[in-house]
Amino acid sequence: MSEHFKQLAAERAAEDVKSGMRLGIGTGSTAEHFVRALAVKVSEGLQVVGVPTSERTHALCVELGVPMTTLDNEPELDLTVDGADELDAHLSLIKGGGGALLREKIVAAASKEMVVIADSSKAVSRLGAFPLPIEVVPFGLEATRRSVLSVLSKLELPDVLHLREKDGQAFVTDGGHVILDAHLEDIPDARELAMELTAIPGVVDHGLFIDLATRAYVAGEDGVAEILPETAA
Ligand SMILES: O=C[C@H](O)[C@H](O)[C@H](O)COP(=O)(O)O
Repeated sequence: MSEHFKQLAAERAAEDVKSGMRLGIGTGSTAEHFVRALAVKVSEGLQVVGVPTSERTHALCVELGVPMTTLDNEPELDLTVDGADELDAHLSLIKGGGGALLREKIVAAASKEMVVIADSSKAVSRLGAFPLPIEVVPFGLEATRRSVLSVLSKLELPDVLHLREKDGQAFVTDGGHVILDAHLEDIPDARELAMELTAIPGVVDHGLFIDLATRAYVAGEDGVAEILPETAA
């Protein structure tokens, strides 16, 4: 059923796309529904260009005939549409479950608006149940891993950190990096954690997206809800 809800959220976001827009196009199963909905509109005459956030999305856009460009050609985008692994009431996100966080964050940061699309299972009161992806340079991995553990300890967070694997090997991102997944269970202060992780040499980026999403479409049994960020308490 969640696939149906993902599709509903994605199709709602596709209604916001107008001819002439320069888009950021997300990655993952929900974003795939958006690409498919967008491709239908393109076939009906919608004039857009999009920057894909992964090789996987690039291949899908080629397959479906969605016109693409690059951030070098279009460094200012109008709208990014992307999924999330978790989203809270402030529209802070955990992303990167599919390994695309770095390009996704760069593209989202280049966009005037970021619309998150998700099924209702992604909406949480507090981030952290989903393991936080931390993208790391392979060089000096063990030293960087220790630095991350030191930060987790300083912030009194669980020190459960796993190198993401695929087919028995370290998973490698489109950018040639590896991912440490931090099983934190609950993140009391996402902003503080984001700042601390970003400062660690060897950490390229992480899956905390803060102050980037401008609205969300979350679909569930009651239909599609439009969510705007709650002003911070
Ligand atoms: O790295 C992958 C992206 O951050 C995805 O947007 C995120 O993992 C959500 O994916 P899905 O829509 O498949 O749940």
